[in-house]
Amino acid sequence: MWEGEIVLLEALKREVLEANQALPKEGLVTLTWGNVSGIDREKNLVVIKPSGVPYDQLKIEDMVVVDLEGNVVEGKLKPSSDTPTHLVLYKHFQDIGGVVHTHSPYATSWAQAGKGIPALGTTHADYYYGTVPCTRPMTKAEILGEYELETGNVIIETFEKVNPNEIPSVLVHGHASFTWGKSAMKAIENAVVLEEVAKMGLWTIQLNNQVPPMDQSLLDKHYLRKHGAYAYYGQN
Ligand SMILES: O=C(CO)[C@@H](O)[C@H](O)COP(=O)(O)O
Repeated sequence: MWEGEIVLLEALKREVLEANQALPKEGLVTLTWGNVSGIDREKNLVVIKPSGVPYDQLKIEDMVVVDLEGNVVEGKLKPSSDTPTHLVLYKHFQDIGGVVHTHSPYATSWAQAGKGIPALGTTHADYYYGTVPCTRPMTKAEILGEYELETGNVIIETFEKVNPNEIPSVLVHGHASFTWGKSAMKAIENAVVLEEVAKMGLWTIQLNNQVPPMDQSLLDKHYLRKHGAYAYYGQN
């Protein structure tokens, strides 16, 4: 690599380190139940958290660099056990630059219940253009096979008819959430929002189990105002 590429990779390592350190600060993890990665699309290299290392002990030199096939190209420690899932998402969602996986309690509760989080209000609509989906249950063969790789595949299957740029999160049935964004830090922001709308959604339904999904025009107005399609917003 020439000097400029080294500088860019070091900057990505720094951002991924800071994103992993944000997980406990944002209340998204217990123990080491989460990991963040970022990708350099020029070199198709992914920087990810090392497996099992507590966040407060992480140093930039602990960050692991892998290629899209999962081969470690830099780093002394073992990459996160979820690396195969992160790599499937980078291969299929070309616009994303960062991925977050956590077992944050409210989003994980929806994943364990096998339910998607419906859009019930404008807080949700500002970030998600509709329901945050839950994957189907994985088959025994998928579970006993290459579980993390198959987890990525079932996420891609879930997004065959869903735009990952409009819904930057997924609940993996019986497991927990994966969230993404244009960068590692943007993925962290989306993961914070996911946990909040999971909490609000659970409490909303407990208060009123007949609550319908929010009005489509209100969803459109909030999502499209924040994420584009200004022409639409200008119409009303
Ligand atoms: O989903 C799981 C375990 O169910 C993992 O996300 C662990 O919670 C963190 O694994 P490492 O990143 O430390 O390998």
